[in-house]
Amino acid sequence: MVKICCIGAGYVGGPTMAVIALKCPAVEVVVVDISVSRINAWNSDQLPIYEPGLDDVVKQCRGKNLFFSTDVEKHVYEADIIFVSVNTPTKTRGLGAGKAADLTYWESAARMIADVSKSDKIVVEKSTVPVKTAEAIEKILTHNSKGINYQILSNPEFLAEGTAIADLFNPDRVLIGGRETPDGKKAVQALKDIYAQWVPEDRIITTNLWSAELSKLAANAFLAQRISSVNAISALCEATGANITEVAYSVGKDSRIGPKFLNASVGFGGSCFQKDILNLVYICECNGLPEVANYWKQVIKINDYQKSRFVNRVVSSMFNTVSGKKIAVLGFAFKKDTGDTRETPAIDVCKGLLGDKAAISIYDPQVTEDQIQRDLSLNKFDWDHPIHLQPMSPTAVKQVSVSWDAYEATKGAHAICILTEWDEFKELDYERIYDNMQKPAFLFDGRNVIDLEKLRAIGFIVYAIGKPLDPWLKDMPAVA
Ligand SMILES: NC(=O)C1=CN([C@@H]2O[C@H](COP(=O)(O)OP(=O)(O)OC[C@H]3O[C@@H](n4cnc5c(N)ncnc54)[C@H](O)[C@@H]3O)[C@@H](O)[C@H]2O)C=CC1
Ligand SMILES: O=C(O)[C@H]1O[C@H](OP(=O)(O)OP(=O)(O)OC[C@H]2O[C@@H](n3ccc(=O)[nH]c3=O)[C@H](O)[C@@H]2O)[C@H](O)[C@@H](O)[C@@H]1O
Repeated sequence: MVKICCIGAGYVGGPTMAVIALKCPAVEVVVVDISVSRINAWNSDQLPIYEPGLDDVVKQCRGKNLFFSTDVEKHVYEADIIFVSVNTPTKTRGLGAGKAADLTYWESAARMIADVSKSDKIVVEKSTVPVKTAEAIEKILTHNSKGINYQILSNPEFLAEGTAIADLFNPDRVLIGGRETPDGKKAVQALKDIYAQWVPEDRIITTNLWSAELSKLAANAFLAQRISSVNAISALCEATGANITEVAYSVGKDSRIGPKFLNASVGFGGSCFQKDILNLVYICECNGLPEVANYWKQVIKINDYQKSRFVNRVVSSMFNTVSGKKIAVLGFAFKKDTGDTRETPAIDVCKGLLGDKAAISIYDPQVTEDQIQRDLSLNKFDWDHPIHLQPMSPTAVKQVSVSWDAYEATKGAHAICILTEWDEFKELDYERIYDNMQKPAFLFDGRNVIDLEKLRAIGFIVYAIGKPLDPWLKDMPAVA
């Protein structure tokens, strides 16, 4: 029986291994982590991450051929194939701070593999890593290999949160990079055999190691670039009276451009887009390509601009001050159908409003008060470290309260900001909400989920990203 061990039981390690276990009943899969609380949660009825369909998959295989354990060394020792899916955060200190990937966790995993292994291993990079990481890992593993043959593969993950299970069941492609030696090719084939249990052969792409590593960074950069492109145009729409939904639809109808990923928003969030682009920028700089670095840096700059533009729009519309005013924030997760708040644009928007002394009342169907308070008090990039290494109990931000109901959150508010596109926000009783708010009642839709005309008819002053401006806002100072 082939034995797989995955180091890192997070958003990637957990779902990917659960699906491998489900699709390959003849393979034993053990997911290990240094975080005891995470492993306990994987072994309980309350999984550590919210992902539609995940519960079902885990229930079908857990205890049969899928196991979660903190005994990292034992399972690494026993495995034939080791996936490494640990955090690769942005460095916060030293060389490359604010850009380069911090490979501390990856390196410690590699050293541990080298220490405990007694048989040949295929080591698979599942984490997103800088190009040429495999070379460094290879050096660590083979430096004192005691005759063990290590093959390093790059097998980046392309799942998106909220649709992880569907993405894993039916991926656009699976990418495997490996050495072009006979042993390298054998290792690529071994991993291909796993995926071929459910992924059609023509969707399994094999490349050299560096192409696979770079393709992951490039794919995320291209995706984020589309959002920054449509968001940049949304600012121009507001200035000219064009409508971003109409523009994006017309642009996306061109089959060379395509309709997906053209939704204007308050900005993209999530654990990877910013981190991976910063990483790409750093690699370009290190390779003497400042023009290429600056090109990609602009994707992040437009994203930051979009978030601060939104905050400025809120403040300037409300007579240039939100001091002491109650602002209801609907949605805190970085996108719908996930409880994940990593790099969510809601953090920057809330911080911006708090900077103007607003009193914020937040409702999100999947995010806890504790998480929100942590997010608003953690330093930039600190969230991307194993939980037990993060500050324990950050001081609560007093001007922030959290409700478990949208009606409660909006009661007595001067304004509403919609920051996540949860479906339920489309169905709210906005007449009831309007009646219970201060007047004039403002609504700032950062996700284009509400029916603009209907809400204006109720009496709201509405701002929606990239939509023709409410007459009220037209007379307000222009925002940057
Ligand atoms: N979240 C996502 O949707 C995607 C993430 N990725 C990449 O996958 C990697 C992991 O991301 P996530 O799963 O989101 O992170 P995560 O933070 O949810 O999970 C990482 C896990 O690794 C564990 N860990 C760290 N060092 C360890 C060690 N030495 N031994 C054992 N366990 C260790 C941590 O305790 C944590 O539970 C990152 O490189 C990320 O860029 C790639 C595609 C999608
Ligand atoms: O490497 C990763 O971590 C993953 O990053 C993204 O997945 P994810 O961040 O989970 O979610 P997305 O659906 O890509 O959304 C990212 C952000 O962009 C925003 N977005 C997305 C699409 C759009 O049209 N407009 C827009 O503002 C979302 O609201 C969200 O804040 C990629 O889509 C995955 O392919 C990749 O594997």
